Amino acid sequence: YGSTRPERILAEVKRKATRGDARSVVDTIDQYCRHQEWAMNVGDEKGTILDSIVCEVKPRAMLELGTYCGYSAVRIASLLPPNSRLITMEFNPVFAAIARQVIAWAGVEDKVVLIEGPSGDWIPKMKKEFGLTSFDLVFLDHWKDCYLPDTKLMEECGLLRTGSILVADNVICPGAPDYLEYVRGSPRYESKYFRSHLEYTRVEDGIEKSVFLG
Ligand SMILES: CCc1ncnc2c1ncn2[C@@H]1O[C@H](/C=C/CNC(=O)c2cc(-c3ccc(F)cc3)cc(O)c2O)[C@@H](O)[C@H]1O
Ligand SMILES: [Mg+2]
Repeated sequence: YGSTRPERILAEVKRKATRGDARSVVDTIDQYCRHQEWAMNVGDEKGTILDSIVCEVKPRAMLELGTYCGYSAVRIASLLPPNSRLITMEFNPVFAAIARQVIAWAGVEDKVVLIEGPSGDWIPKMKKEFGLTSFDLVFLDHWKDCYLPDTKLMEECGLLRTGSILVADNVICPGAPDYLEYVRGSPRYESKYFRSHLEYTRVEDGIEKSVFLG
């Protein structure tokens, strides 16, 4: 039976990355996806932009939508201050199982809570389930047509406070046009585009950082 791409990425991490070293897990995945087989991680170039925003915001409570193999969860968790949590949502059980192992190999499992299931089901339950008031930072990297509905749902569920920041991957490629139009057109957001490239390629892509103004 053939393995899946996420399984091959996990195997490479176990073969090449140093256990407990988040940086080596990130670098191993980047090397593999740049030189062996492409995968939809945020990648090294856009990852550096994400890192700078995480370091600037120093979120106590952070949400990621779309874990996939756990690459960005490891990247983010390795930068979180003590007593901070990344909650990451993944609805594909196969990807979730792989991501748990990648996160554990990197030694950041204490900072990451991986929730299995569709974001639309979980977002309304977050406050009660996790005793949360709001998220300081949200990274959107799941299906691109879910960015806008999930953003509206987070607003409605009171998960965003004045100053909460949304960071969206792939606003150019594959693109999230309805989301971009919303955050750029709404008086309730202050939006900024960080031009970059699609992971491991020279194709243009970018990250949109949007501050919720309440
Ligand atoms: C139901 C809501 C919901 N709830 C919970 N988990 C959810 C979910 N919806 C999706 N997931 C999981 O998130 C991940 C999907 C991510 C989707 N990402 C891209 O499609 C993408 C594509 C390219 C690209 C591909 C091909 C090209 F040619 C160019 C660019 C580049 C990128 O960086 C990309 O992020 C998977 O793990 C899903 O199981
Ligand atoms: Mg992406």
